[in-house]
Amino acid sequence: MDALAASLAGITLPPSPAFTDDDDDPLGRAPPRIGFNIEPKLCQFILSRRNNVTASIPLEIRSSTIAPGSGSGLFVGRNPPILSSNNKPDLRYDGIEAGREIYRSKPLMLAVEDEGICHFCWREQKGMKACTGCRVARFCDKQCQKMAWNRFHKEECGVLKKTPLMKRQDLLVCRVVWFQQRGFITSEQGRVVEGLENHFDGYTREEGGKTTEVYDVAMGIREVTGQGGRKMVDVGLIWRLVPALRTNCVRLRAASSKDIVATALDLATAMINHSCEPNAFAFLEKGEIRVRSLRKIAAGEEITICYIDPTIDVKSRQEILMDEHFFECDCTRCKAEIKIQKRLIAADGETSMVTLRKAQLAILELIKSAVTASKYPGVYKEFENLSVVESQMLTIMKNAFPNNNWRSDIDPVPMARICLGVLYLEQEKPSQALRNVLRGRFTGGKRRVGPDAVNIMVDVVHVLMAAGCLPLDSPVLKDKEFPSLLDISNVTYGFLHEACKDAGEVFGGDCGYTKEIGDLFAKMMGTLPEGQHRPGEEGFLGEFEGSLRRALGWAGVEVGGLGGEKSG
Ligand SMILES: C[S@@+](CC[C@H](N)C(=O)[O-])C[C@H]1O[C@@H](n2cnc3c(N)ncnc32)[C@H](O)[C@@H]1O
Repeated sequence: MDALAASLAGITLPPSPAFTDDDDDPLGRAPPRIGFNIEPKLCQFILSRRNNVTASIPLEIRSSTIAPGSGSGLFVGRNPPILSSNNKPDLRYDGIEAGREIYRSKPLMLAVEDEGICHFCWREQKGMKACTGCRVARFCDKQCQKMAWNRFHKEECGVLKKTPLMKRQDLLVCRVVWFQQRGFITSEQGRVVEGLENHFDGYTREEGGKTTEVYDVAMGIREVTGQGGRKMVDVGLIWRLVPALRTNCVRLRAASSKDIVATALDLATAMINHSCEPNAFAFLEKGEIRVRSLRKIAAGEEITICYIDPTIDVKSRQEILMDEHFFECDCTRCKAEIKIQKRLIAADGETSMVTLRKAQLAILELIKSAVTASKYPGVYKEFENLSVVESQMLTIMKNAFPNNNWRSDIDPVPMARICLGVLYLEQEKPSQALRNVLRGRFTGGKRRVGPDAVNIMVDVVHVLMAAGCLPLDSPVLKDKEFPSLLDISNVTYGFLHEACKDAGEVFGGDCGYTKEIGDLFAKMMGTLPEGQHRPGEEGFLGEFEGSLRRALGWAGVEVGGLGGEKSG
């Protein structure tokens, strides 16, 4: 009987991470994690087709190189793949280039968090109706609904009805129990789940009240999974599963969305360690997790993804990683960003790290309020006037740096500007929208990469398209400083072309979002006026650069320098 099944049968296992000998530590702490790498057969299973993983290159689970005590990690394989043409090793193999699929995987289980995704097949679908019981789950059709009912929704429906906002990682703990009770989890899958890093010590620390929270959640799950005549599950097991799934479930976005659309327990992706400057990323596409390279990853190099929103500031990232993953991030990006902030503060002479941090949090809060206000018109009126919000942001920056030294590439200002731009567009104010997205995208001169770069570029394109459609008698166009319609058009075509190329590289040509951007580009090309150069044509680049320089000058972005916004 495997470990998971054993504990489900009522045997309480010690609350320590798997694959370690529970030494007698005088303070009762768990020994440092070793990880899955000492179980080669289990590692083979995790990366195999039997676990629904299709990899494009050899992969290995080895001892992580990220930090002491970080357990195991996922690596690009050292040995070349065997060529199917001649059954010999591919001697040109050197790892994986940027913009390639590393693997795709059908997760063991997934909880949907977006109304446009089917709760059974996990595909995007338009016009789905909510389940009349819980009013949360949506299904493509009767067949998906029936299959989900038989597999897990019969029980889950009641849980979602009572607690629709339950943490999705905790909901998946219930599913692990139901799946196990019905024999849907194989012994190999059970062993992997049982061996996942669970930070049990961290979660059950006396201070901070986490003991109560995780224990209470575990007791609640025990209660709901034990209903309907089923045997009560050992609370020790659930008490470990709750932190294990909180630590290992991957929060997924779809290619086109900035919001989380699902939380998945995927055994292969759970092996990947974190970096704030990752070499790979994961997203949900057509019911599967796709993991793609963001840059070249050499043979033998560890694969990393960013566990959290990579666009947030360094201090916020470190706080979340410590609170939710119990490690201090020491990646090159964190080090570099902290150094810049310290230098800035030292140069100012008046501002401290504490003041800067307070200001950063205040800006984040302000923008969050403006986004919420846009979703509930009339409810948070004080945040609906975006010019007031914008000037409040400038006041916060000025108060933190009375000498006007806040460099506008310091987080979270660039993202705040993009958000403001999108909100201005919703309020049909294209001029303000354009100024903000250009400032957000171009201050600081940092070249963003990955899904966020594509999403931001698509936001900028939408704002430009709206500005390009302004009626000729619009007061905005009477402003002599406002970019000409030809400049707006050149910049729109140039950026859309860039977004098309980047989407293909970042998400892959077979991703629905890449196709959508490509279709928009093709449609726009059809409307290009006679005589205007097309992206890729000789002459276009010069015109595009001139137009962009003028547009950025109007938006107040210092062109060519690192300085950022010219004023306020
Ligand atoms: C999803 S698991 C990754 C696999 C894990 N290393 C293992 O051995 O099973 C996440 C956990 O790995 C560790 N980890 C991930 N990235 C790390 C990093 N950059 N530095 C230190 N520990 C890290 C943390 O313990 C984190 O909670």
